[in-house]
Amino acid sequence: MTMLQQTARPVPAHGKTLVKATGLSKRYGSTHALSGVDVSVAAGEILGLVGHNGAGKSTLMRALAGREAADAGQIDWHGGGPWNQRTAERNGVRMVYQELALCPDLTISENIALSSPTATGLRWRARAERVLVETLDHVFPDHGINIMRLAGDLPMPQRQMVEIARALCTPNLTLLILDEPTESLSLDATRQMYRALRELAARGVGMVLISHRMQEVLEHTDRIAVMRDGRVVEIVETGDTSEERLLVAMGGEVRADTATMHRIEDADSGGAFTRREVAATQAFELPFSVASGEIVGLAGLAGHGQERLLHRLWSGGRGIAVAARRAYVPGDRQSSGVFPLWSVAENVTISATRELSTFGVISAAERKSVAEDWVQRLHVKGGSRASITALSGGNQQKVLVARAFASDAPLVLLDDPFRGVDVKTKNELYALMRVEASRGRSIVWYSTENGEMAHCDRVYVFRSGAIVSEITDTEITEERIIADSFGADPRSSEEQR
Ligand SMILES: Nc1ncnc2c1ncn2[C@@H]1O[C@H](COP(=O)(O)OP(=O)(O)OP(=O)(O)O)[C@@H](O)[C@H]1O
Repeated sequence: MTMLQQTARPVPAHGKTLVKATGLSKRYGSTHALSGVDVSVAAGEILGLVGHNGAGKSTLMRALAGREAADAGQIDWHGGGPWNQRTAERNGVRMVYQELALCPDLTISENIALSSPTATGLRWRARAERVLVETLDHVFPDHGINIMRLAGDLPMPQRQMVEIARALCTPNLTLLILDEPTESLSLDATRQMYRALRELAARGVGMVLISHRMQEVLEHTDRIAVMRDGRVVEIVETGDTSEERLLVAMGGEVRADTATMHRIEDADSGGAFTRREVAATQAFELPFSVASGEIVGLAGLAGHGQERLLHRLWSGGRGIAVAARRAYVPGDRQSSGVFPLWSVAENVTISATRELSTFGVISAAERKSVAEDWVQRLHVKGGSRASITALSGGNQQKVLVARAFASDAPLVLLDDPFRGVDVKTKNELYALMRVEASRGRSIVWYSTENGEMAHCDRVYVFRSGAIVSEITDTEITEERIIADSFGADPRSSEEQR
């Protein structure tokens, strides 16, 4: 019996309120992260929590998990008593973080030992490892994870699976809070995770699912709470709502169906540019290249060589011809990307130094004006003077995107860059990329969301470290990408390994 099967104890009875927040308010300086929030979660229910970047979702979850004290309001647990991190943990409340919380310099096994303080001694540690592996096998049967590997060496989807399995191992799990858990998971792993959540719900565990993926929220939750500017503006039964209705409640006019959104034709394009090859390599059986003005996608199952190609394009070297200047947006902003001690403005303009500097001196006014412009264009909530770490996760990611496009690099490399970015901003970013390409910029874009590839001019599909197909224009569909991703095993070459 895996830990997942033993954990869930129906306390209290299915459908009875597990936790209830009333009038929660929280301010950070002048930002009202939460304003009078009322919300509850019942045993055995999955509550969806949606809202644009900076709406207050993570703050609310941290309060529910006892990790953040609210300035006003209260949290009532069904068993009563004070509410803080210690009592929350003792009552089986557990969070799966949006930012992968594993220590990259330790093995998975060591991470597990660290997060199971009771697993002291070799026997207990071995038991904790066994339970984790059993849970991984149960939830993600084809996970392929070796727990003796360094966490930092695992691809993002595998790290996310470990993070989910680790939470599911919590012995007395009663409330599970998941902050965008599927952003880097494959379709299969996503389905497997939801199957496991349903098993937990059937055993009485209450869950809160934060996600920007409206279809998933509509498919897998029982009720949905919509947040906007620190308030819960609507709580509905999932069966009584729709994607359009949710997006309207979240605020702003948003296209409901991003997957089928066609490429945006840029009416006021930047004009003529000389078309030339910006990067190319013959390292694959099918040659790879990108020209000025092109958006080229890298698709296929995660971990099949797309990120390796991006890194090679970024670092240059043997076998790669690439433009001298390039900008890079990492998907893993925690370990590479954000300069945590710097402001938003400094983080945006660091790569724009070349354009902003006169004889090596950067004008503060110019820096501010460039940063302000990007903060407005991408709706970075928090402003340009804020410390970047004071921003919500999605807003930090927008800053990294802004940094790349604020530079004058002719080649922009995007490594699954829109993880955690809300639907509204994503649509604006697709348009921004099209405008940038129309001005001659080249973009190489790896995305784990196949639907996003419809915004590319050409797409290379990867499998087992090789490029197995190149598709263009109307051929770029999710069905075609999936078919090519699962096609016959390509011949491998030493170069690609
Ligand atoms: N530690 C902090 N210091 C200052 N401001 C903060 C801090 N944490 C959050 N905020 C601010 O509170 C607001 C709500 O942030 P929160 O992280 O809860 O949003 P979110 O809805 O989870 O966003 P996302 O979808 O991007 O994760 C944001 O404006 C954010 O900048």
